[in-house]
Amino acid sequence: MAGGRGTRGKGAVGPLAQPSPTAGSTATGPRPAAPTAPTSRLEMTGISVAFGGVTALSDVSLVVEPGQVHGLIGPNGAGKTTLFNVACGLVRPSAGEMVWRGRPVRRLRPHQLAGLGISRTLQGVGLFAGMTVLENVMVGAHRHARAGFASALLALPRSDADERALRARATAALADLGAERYAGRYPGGLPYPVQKRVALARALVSEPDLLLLDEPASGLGEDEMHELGELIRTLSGRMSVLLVEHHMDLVMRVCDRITVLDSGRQISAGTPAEVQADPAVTEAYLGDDVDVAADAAALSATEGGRHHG
Ligand SMILES: Nc1ncnc2c1ncn2[C@@H]1O[C@H](COP(=O)(O)OP(=O)(O)OP(=O)(O)O)[C@@H](O)[C@H]1O
Repeated sequence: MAGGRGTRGKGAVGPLAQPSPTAGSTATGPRPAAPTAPTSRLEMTGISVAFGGVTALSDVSLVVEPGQVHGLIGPNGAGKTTLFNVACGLVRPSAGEMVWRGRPVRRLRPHQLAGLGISRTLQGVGLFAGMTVLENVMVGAHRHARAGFASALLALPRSDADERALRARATAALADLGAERYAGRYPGGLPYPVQKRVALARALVSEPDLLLLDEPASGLGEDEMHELGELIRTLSGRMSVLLVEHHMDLVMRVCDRITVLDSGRQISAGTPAEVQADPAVTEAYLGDDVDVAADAAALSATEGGRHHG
């Protein structure tokens, strides 16, 4: 997945390019480059969500610190995706508040994310089947891109200059993820791990200040997962990352801090080492199904928390 990462010289335009005076501009207008903006903090406080009679989240709080990777873990049904969806504006909480870059965010809608400097990947890949890989990534660069094929088409640039600039940025984003050679292909015919890279390129091409990742490692092999971990560490410092993930070794390796949910409640929070040492966490996992019990075993077996390499 690393692809051409770190191999391009000065003037590179991809999301992993070194910060430069032009790094924050988009084909549709400049956005101030703020790779380590101190205000890129997401605060979620007292979040509660109920679906009919089911309480999915109850008074959950977490803070994604600027430039850090924050992991969100927990057994099946713990409420991870629900909290992630609150951060994306896909689910409206019944109580609680969110503050992004020091400002309260009320009634967040998914189409506002890009304008706020937030990108996400969802479970699965969600690529547009009728667009090429390159076009899919280009859509991600549009600050006002909406979810939906027609809206996505409308989001593509009108002028040739915009088109060229956007194409260059999208191509660079694909190159960063080692997926440049698939630019002209349609997503449907590509292996699932490649589709996931494309979805990630689409999220990164807008150079977000906050990246929301929902199970990015699902469907990946060991090598791909290792590369994903390295990529996430590379991204941190340039943006804040909220990571929902079942693969415990990946979470322990890449996260600065972790919040653990169980049955809609926060049961633990801290550094990977602190969370691993918390009996409440192991207990919660052992009460779950076989796969997650295996995660609990991995949790106990992983030593020393995060390894930077
Ligand atoms: N749209 C919905 N309608 C009704 N109940 C829901 C809905 N979405 C989630 N829930 C319920 O809310 C709870 C939390 O679900 P959520 O998907 O957030 O958990 P999770 O930690 O992401 O689980 P998993 O790891 O299995 O994906 C579960 O009891 C789930 O059944």
